[in-house]
Amino acid sequence: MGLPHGANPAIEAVNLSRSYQIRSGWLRPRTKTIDAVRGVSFTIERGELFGLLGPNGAGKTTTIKMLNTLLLPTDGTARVLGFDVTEHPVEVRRRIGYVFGGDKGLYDRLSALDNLRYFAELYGVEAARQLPRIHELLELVGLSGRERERVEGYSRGMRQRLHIARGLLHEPEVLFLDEPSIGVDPVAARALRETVEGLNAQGVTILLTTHYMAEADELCDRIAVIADGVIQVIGTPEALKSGVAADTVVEIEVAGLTGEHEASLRALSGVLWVEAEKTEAQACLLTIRAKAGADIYSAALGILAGLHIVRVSGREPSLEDAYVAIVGGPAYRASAETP
Ligand SMILES: Nc1ncnc2c1ncn2[C@@H]1O[C@H](COP(=O)(O)OP(=O)(O)OP(=O)(O)O)[C@@H](O)[C@H]1O
Repeated sequence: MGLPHGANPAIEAVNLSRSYQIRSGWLRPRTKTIDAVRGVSFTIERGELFGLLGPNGAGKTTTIKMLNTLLLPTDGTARVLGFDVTEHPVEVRRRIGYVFGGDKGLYDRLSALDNLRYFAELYGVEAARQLPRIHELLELVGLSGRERERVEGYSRGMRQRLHIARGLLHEPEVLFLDEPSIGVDPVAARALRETVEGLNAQGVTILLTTHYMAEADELCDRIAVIADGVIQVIGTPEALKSGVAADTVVEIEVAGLTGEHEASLRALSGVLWVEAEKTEAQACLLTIRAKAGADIYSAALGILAGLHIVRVSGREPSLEDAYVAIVGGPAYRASAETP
């Protein structure tokens, strides 16, 4: 029957795959197959906060939608709390919550309270339990006192918190959070992270996708990095970072940088990665990651001679450095546990 037993992990994906057929052209229509997820396997233990990271189009949302029964896998299997997602989708849905970032999924013309009442009804929350549960959740996500306002007047951060409350109405054991902090300001994002941590501390298993590496580093027990539909590495944030721990990372704030300077820096011996991020009208922050032992400081400053250098500093390699190395190519020296 596929019923769960005690030692079951929260989520188990085995060789999970999903293809999409897309049609293009009008006069001579053609069908093309996109292999969005190609044989993904991982296990998430109960109570874990697990991150799924990857570039746009990597297959994160497709993976989540197979696990939460919104999409059928084209191959492989997945179990959530011991229930097979294809054979027992109703059992799975009853036990999971799904929260996604962005503007969809709430009724703008209704108040937060009415939104939650509506969804509580839809999710089959017992009538007597609805209002107490709604007030508990408003408290949890910090919206108490604002619940009678229409959602159309809510900020993005407030909407995201309301989304989380909605996803928790039926007390799910597993929560899928697909880019919950997208477009949210830093203060609201911090409040969201605290809510997520609080939920996890209460025992909710969480699968989180995010493009914010600092968020993943702070929150996740383990992380899987997916690219091109395939898991590249799975491990703790520390294990992922250990793959780049020996690298040298230099940050240079500089004014007047051109594409030619960047190209020359990239061509330097030992340089693995260069990124320039605008900080002010004229200035930008250059980040250069190089192999251990490469004398990057003097070589880089030689290339930038004549420009106004505001600041030069070194820093520890971060999860973002590890992520870029994993997604960017084979140079990553993974000491992390690979799938
Ligand atoms: N309904 C669909 N029809 C056709 N192709 C799709 C569909 N949904 C996703 N894809 C394709 O599948 C691949 C994986 O998409 P998916 O949305 O899972 O990626 P993602 O990692 O969640 O990306 P993002 O970070 O941009 O949200 C992409 O190439 C995408 O274009």
